[in-house]
Parts: sequence; C-alpha cells; structure tokens
Amino acid sequence: MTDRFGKSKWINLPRNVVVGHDVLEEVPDVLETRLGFERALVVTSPTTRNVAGDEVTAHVEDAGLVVETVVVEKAGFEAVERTTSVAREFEADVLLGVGGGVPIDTAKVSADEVGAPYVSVPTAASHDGITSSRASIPDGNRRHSVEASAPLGVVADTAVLADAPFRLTASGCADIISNYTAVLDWRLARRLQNAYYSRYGGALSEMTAEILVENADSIRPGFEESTWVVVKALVSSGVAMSIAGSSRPASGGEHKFSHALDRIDGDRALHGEQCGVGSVVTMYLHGGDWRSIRDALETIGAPTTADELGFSRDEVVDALVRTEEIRPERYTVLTGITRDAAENAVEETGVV
Ligand SMILES: NC(=O)C1=CN([C@@H]2O[C@H](COP(=O)(O)OP(=O)(O)OC[C@H]3O[C@@H](n4cnc5c(N)ncnc54)[C@H](OP(=O)(O)O)[C@@H]3O)[C@@H](O)[C@H]2O)C=CC1
Ligand SMILES: O=C(CO)COP(=O)(O)O
Ligand SMILES: [Zn+2]
Repeated sequence: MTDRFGKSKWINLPRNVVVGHDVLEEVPDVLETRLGFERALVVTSPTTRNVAGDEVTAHVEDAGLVVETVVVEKAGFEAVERTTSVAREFEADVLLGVGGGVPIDTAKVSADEVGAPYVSVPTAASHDGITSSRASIPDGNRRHSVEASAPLGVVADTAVLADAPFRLTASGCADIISNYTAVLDWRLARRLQNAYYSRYGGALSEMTAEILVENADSIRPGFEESTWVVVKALVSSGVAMSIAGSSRPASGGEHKFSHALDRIDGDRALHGEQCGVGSVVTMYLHGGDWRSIRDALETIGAPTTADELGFSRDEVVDALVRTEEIRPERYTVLTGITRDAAENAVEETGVV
C-alpha cells in the first residue's frame, strides 16, 4: 500500500478502540450491528480461551451472531491455514483474535486471506502487533513479517491485561521503548540512502516512547492503571506504523537483532525483551543516551543483559553481526557492523 515513491498511499487504521475495565461485553458494540455481521469466528488459545475467549463468545452470541471457535496451540503457517479453512467453511464474515500475539496474528492473516475484517481482543500487552496491521508468523527458526490489515476494532480489557503475567506487559513496554532507536535508524536511512521517511509516523512513534518512559515509575505488576498506559502506547505505535505504511517507525536495528536472536532460538526470550536490549546497544552505536534506555527498562522490570535474555556473549555478538542477513534493504546503524565493534558495544553497555 505504498506508491512508487515508497510513500504510504493508504492509511489503514482501526475503526473503534475500546480500552478500560470489564470492556469485553462491548465487543458486540465494536462489531456495530449496522455493519451486518452474522457469523463470527473466535480465534483463541488454550489458556486465553478461559481468560477471555469463552466470555467474548457468550457476548457475541447474546448479540445474535452465530459463533465458531478455533483454538491455536502453536503459532505458524499451519495454524493460519487451519484457521483460514475453518473461516471459509463456516463462512465467517468477521474474525475475533482473542489472546496474546499468537491467536491475534493468526486471526489477522486468516482474515486477510478470506477478505473479512478482524477484531483484536488482547489478553496480554506484550507487543504492538496486537494493534497493528503486521503479523509475524514463525516458520522453523525464521519469522515472516506479513502485511495484512489493521483491526476493525481493538477491545483491551485492562482487568484482564493486569492479570496476565507481568513479564508480558514489561515486554510490551520494551517493544515501545525500542521505538526511540527505530526512529533514529529510520532518519539515518533517510540521510544516507534517501529512504522515504514520514515525519508524522516518526514523530508519533517517538512521542509514544517518550510518554511511556515518563510513566515508567507507574508501571507495576497487578496495577491496572499500568496496563492502560501500556495499551495506549501499543495502539499509538500501531497507528504510527499505519501512517508510515511500514513497520519502520517501530522496527530498526534493535528489531533485526531480535529477529537474529529468534533464528538462534525463538523460545528463550520474548520479542519486546530482545528489542529492548537491542535498543540499548543501537542507541550506544548512535552515540545517544543509551543509559536512559537501560534505566527505563530496569525501572519497568525488563531485561537489560544477555544473561537475563538467556543468551551467551557469543550468541548476542553473532546476532548483531547476523543482522546483515535480515531485511538487508532496511538500512540501520547496524548495517556493516564488524564483529569487533559488536563486541565492544555489548561490553561498553554492560549487555555482557
Ligand atoms: N505482529 C507483530 O508485530 C509481532 C508479532 N509477534 C508474534 O506474536 C507471538 C508472541 O506473542 P506473545 O503475546 O508474546 O505470546 P503468546 O501469544 O504466545 O502468549 C504468551 C503466553 O502467555 C499466555 N497468556 C496470554 N495472555 C494471558 C493472560 N491474560 N493470562 C495468562 N496467560 C496468558 C499465553 O497462553 P496460551 O497458552 O493460551 O497461548 C502464552 O502461553 C509470536 O507468534 C510472534 O511471532 C511478536 C512480535 C511482534
Ligand atoms: O515488531 C514490530 C514493531 O514493534 C514489527 O516489526 P517487524 O516488521 O520487524 O516484524
Ligand atoms: Zn516489535
């Protein structure tokens, strides 16, 4: 959805966003009866079905829709194909992704395949994919970034989110904090490669990270107000990506580092946790205030070292060097990094 200048031609945004306490009952309102939906496919996962999936189903059935459910146990293209095939057979006219990133991204891609809209009902504020048009689907030790559509609506129940393991919330915060370096990388690419840069997308992304960091002290486990702050930031970051027509406002070298770690082992740490540590390193390489990034992550309770991520010194250095293999067309401060420079950066920043 970009034109020949690489500019965003279409800005595809969520239509309704509801964030608050006990808002799952508002899912039918978000579907807006006047849109005429009759058949909803709820895509959820084993734990989150009990947390929210069944309740959402009950509310949607009470509103008069016929509902079918798919439970996704493992992310991947197999789950997408199975969900798409159920959606076709059932003739779903809307999909509801209820859970963490796995069911939401599965619903997002399947909805696109069948040409139906989807609603995101996150049970974890774990990354900005819960509000964006982009999905990340694992395939072996690779992750495919798939462009789909923005959700028709987002219904984020702060009571549910506050009950989720805090590690997921802290990871969502780290994903937002990493926007600082994503934007720096984007501006660098504009200067060095004349890459298309959206000032609106960049400014919104940067402001989102700033507001989150200003509120870092108030983000605490079990504190419902915190999840409200985090979800707003995740929505705002998703909107920045929609404005830009790409993930550039929220994904630079620190995200390449996370993707490279996933290729080593995608199960040791969470996406946002990896991006946060990557952001400390890339901010150092930009000559910026990397200590503020590290301190904000520490205040929130997100990892700041390789050890906390579960990776060795050699693995994080390898990942930094291997960022060259990830989306080579996206220029960042890591482009061309040598092994010596990577070793120096992780040592200087205390990542190892
Ligand atoms: N689109 C994008 O930009 C991005 C997408 N992703 C994708 O998202 C996925 C990861 O998403 P993420 O949210 O981190 O992880 P998951 O969806 O795997 O959720 C993590 C775990 O938390 C559980 N859980 C979720 N909510 C609750 C809750 N309220 N209470 C108790 N347990 C809960 C899940 O249970 P259960 O067992 O039910 O699943 C799961 O075990 C990956 O597939 C990744 O590729 C990652 C980053 C960016
Ligand atoms: O995670 C994202 C933004 O936070 C999306 O990034 P990618 O496009 O690198 O998958
Ligand atoms: Zn991210």
